[in-house]
Amino acid sequence: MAESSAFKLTYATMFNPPEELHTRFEEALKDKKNHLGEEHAMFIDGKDVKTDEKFNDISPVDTDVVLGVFQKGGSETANQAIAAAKKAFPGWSHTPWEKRIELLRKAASLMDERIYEFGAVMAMEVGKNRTEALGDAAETADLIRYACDQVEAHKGFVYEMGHDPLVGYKADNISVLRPYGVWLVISPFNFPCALTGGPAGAALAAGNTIVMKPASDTPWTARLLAECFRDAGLPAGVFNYVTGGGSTLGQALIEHPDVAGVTFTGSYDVGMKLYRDFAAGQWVRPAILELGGKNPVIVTRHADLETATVGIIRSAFGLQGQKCSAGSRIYIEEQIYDALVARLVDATNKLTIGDPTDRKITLGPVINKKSYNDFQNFVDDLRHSGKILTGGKILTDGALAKGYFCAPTLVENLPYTHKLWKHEMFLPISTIGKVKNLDEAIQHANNVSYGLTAGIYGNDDEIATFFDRIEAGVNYANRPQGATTGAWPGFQPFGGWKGSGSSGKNAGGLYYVQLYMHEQIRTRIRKA
Ligand SMILES: NC(=O)c1ccc[n+]([C@@H]2O[C@H](COP(=O)([O-])OP(=O)(O)OC[C@H]3O[C@@H](n4cnc5c(N)ncnc54)[C@H](O)[C@@H]3O)[C@@H](O)[C@H]2O)c1
Ligand SMILES: N[C@@H](CCC=O)C(=O)O
Repeated sequence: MAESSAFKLTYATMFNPPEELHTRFEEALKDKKNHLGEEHAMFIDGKDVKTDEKFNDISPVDTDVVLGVFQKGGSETANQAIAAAKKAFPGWSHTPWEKRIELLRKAASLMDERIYEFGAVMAMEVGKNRTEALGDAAETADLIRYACDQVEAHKGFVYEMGHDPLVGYKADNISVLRPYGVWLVISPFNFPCALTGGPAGAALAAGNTIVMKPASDTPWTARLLAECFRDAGLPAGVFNYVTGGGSTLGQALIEHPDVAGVTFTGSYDVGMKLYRDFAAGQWVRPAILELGGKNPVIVTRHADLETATVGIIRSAFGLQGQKCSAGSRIYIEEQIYDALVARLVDATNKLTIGDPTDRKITLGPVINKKSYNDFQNFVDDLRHSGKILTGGKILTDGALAKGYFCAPTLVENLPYTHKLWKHEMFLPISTIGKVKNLDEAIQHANNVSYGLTAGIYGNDDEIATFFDRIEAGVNYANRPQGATTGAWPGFQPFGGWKGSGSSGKNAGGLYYVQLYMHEQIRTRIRKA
C-alpha cells in the first residue's frame, strides 16, 4: 500500500483512505485501460500455454468492453496442469520450509508493489469500488504472509513427542506435518484475488503444489496473481494457473485421480456437487469447502441506531450484496423498528451507484447477466410477497444501460415462511423483519442451513447471549465498519459453520495452514 503513509488498508479502514491511494489507483487504471482486449495465456509448468478455443472477459460495468481474451481450457488442460504439479511435488515438498516461505513472502511483496494494478483490474472485472478492489489485493498478500508466519512460528511443524516408558530402550517420537501432494484451488468471482491467492498461499507454504482455477468471470485478476508467483521465483510446475468453464475444466480437475486435496470457495450447490464427486476417488481426500451465507443482523432496543445503520448498510450493500458475508437478513426489535427502518431507507437512498472506478461511487454493477436476471425475478416475487421499501428496480439511465446495475433494495413484511428468508440471493437485496425480543431474533437467525457470519447491535448482556447462541463462524457486535462483513487475516479469521463451510477452521487464523498437511509420526527405537 501507499508506503509514504502509515495507513494500513483493510476492509475496516477502507472508508476514508489517503489521497495518494486515489491518485495511484487512477494512474494504474489509465494504464490498464491501454491494455484492454489483449490475450492472456494460462501458466502451466513454468510456461505460458494457450488453447485453440478462447473466451472473452467482459466488464459488468459496460458489456461492450472486452477486458481480455482468455484460454478456454478443458480436460486436456486439466491433465497437463495436474501432471506438471505432480512432477514438481517431490522437489517443492522437500524444499526447506524456510526457502518456501521466503519465495512466498516475495510473491506477497510483489503483490504489494502491483496493488494498484490489481485494484484497477478488479474494479473493471468484478465491479468492485476502488477501496474494495484494493482491499482484495491487500488481503491476499496478508493471507499469504499469515500462512508463512504460521509455518515459521511452528518451525515447519516438526514436534518432539513424549518418550514411551520402555525398559532397556529409548524411544524418540517425532510428529511431522507433511504436505499432501497436488492441491486444487477453485475460486469464486467475488474475491478473485484473496480466495485464489489465500488458499494457494497456504497450500504452497505447507509444501503442496497447486493448480488454481478462477471463476470464468474473473480470469484477469488471477493471471496477475500467477505473475506474482512466477516473478517471485517459484519453480516450474509448483503453481499452475488454468482458465475455463466450471462444468468443463473445473469438473475435469475434480475428477482427476492425481489431485490430493481441494479448496473450493463458491456456492453451496456447486460445492456440494464437487464434494460428492470428489468422494468418488480411491480414498478419502481433504476437501476444504467455503460456501455461501445468509447472514443475519440483530438490532435490539438498546442499540445505537446510528452505528447500526452505518454497519448494516455497509454489509448489506458492499460489493452490491455479492459477499458471502453480506448482511442479508435484518431482525429488529419492535420498540425501535420504525425508527431504524426509516434510517436504513434514508441511508440506502444516499448510496452512489455507477462506474465503480469513479471515486465518488460506492456501488458498481452485479457480476453478469444471470445475476441481473435473478435480481429482477427476486424483486418480482418480493414485491408480491412483501413490501419493497426502496430499490426494487434495475438502473438503466445513460451509461448505466450498458452494465448490470441494480438499485439496492430493502424489503419488509415478508412472511417468515417465505423461501427468500433462507435462500442466498447474492444480490443487493436485504429483508427486514420485526421481532419481539432477542430470543426470537436468535431463533430466526439460526433457522437456516448456512452459518457464516452474523452481527448484533445491543448491550453487553445481549452480546454475550448472542455470541453464546449464534451458529456462525464469524460474529461481530456493535461494529459500524460492517455488521457482518469485513474480516481480515490475523484479526477475524474467516470461515463458516453448517452449510457455509466444511473444515471448521478459519482462513487467516491459527489453525488454517495445518489443514493443508497430514501428520506423520516417526518413532525410532534405540537400545538404552
Ligand atoms: N465462504 C466463503 O468464504 C465464500 C467466499 C466468497 C464467495 N462465497 C460464495 O461463492 C458464491 C459466489 O461465487 P460464484 O458465483 O463464483 O460461485 P460458483 O459456485 O458458481 O463458482 C465457484 C467456482 O466453481 C467453479 N465451478 C462451477 N462448476 C464447477 C464444477 N462442476 N466443478 C468444479 N468447479 C466448478 C466455477 O467456475 C468457479 O470457479 C456465493 O455462494 C458466495 O457465498 C463463499
Ligand atoms: N472477506 C470478506 C468475505 C469474503 C466473502 O465473500 C468479508 O469478510 O467481508
